[in-house]
Amino acid sequence: MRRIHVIAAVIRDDQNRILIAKRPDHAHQGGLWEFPGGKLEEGEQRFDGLVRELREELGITVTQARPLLDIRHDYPDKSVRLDVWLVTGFDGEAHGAEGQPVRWVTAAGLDEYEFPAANAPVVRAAQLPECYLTTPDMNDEQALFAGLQRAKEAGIRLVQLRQTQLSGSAYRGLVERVLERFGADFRWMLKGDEPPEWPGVGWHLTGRQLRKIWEERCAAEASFAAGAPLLQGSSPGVGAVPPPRRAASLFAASCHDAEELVMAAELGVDFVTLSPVLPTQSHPGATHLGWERARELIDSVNMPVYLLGGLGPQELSQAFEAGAQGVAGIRQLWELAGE
Ligand SMILES: Nc1nc2c([nH]c(=O)n2[C@@H]2O[C@H](COP(=O)(O)OP(=O)(O)OP(=O)(O)O)[C@@H](O)[C@H]2O)c(=O)[nH]1
Ligand SMILES: [Mg+2]
Repeated sequence: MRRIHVIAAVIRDDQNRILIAKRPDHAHQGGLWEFPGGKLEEGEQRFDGLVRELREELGITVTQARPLLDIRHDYPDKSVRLDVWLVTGFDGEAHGAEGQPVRWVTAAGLDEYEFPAANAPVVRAAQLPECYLTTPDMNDEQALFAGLQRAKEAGIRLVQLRQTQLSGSAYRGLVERVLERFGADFRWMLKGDEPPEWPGVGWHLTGRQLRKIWEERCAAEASFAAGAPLLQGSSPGVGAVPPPRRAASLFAASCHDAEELVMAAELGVDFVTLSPVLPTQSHPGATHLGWERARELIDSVNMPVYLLGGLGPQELSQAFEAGAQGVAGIRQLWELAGE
């Protein structure tokens, strides 16, 4: 089946609201909500297609936009490439120029609407920020808190509390204190062998945990296929063993190669980090992916990818060009928040 190249737009206004539109009942995936856009025409440049579609469908003229997420999805009757752009500047008042209902909703509010199946990672990309901070290991809790305060003021919104020097009850105690003070300021990601017990708090797997969970799941599926009794919590059918997660919280993994990206995608993560893109201070001699390989790997998956390793906010536009959601980091993002 020939894949149709579709340009779609996550349009964000100055109040950080996002525009969605309802597809006509008779259309493909009719009656569902969508990000405005449509088919790229023969020989048309991607940006030109974006401008044309939003003029036709919403009566606005795009003045500022960049690629956000580029994915492929196969419906039973149609294969699409959803080439999604983030539009942050436009002239005119957006309205349903083809009679379609349109609505401005908050990023979190997108969860309340029903989109075509291809859109799940697009909704995630629309909700996730450009920078993903991992806290450096710090024994001085006051310094950690001061750094988090600065990160908040610098506009960081997504943070992994890693603290490799802590585990068990010492880590849990720190989590309690951090959430009490900064629970509402960031979307939090935690490490651990189990999904976090705090509501709304996300879980970030290391590459090693990702492989382990993947192998356990493959073993469970093999024994299910061989007629073994169902594991608790699983339902019959393909992919009978559901990925371990709690609703309404993010699930992510650290990936380093194509194999780990496939595992993460099949476990249904919301996003991944991909590293190391460049040599880092902590591992100066280690092999790194480089920009070209990073771009290829991002292109091979259908989910938001943060590039990690020797990168900071200065590399954001290069990361966007490679198709990434943005950059992740410890040192550069922590230092951005000032010492
Ligand atoms: N615009 C848009 N299309 C989407 C989204 N998600 C998704 O799966 N699609 C699919 O991508 C294709 C885009 O087609 P479209 O109907 O918008 O195309 P168009 O504006 O050129 O319309 P036309 O064919 O009536 O001229 C459809 O098959 C649609 O189901 C989305 O969020 N926005
Ligand atoms: Mg359309």
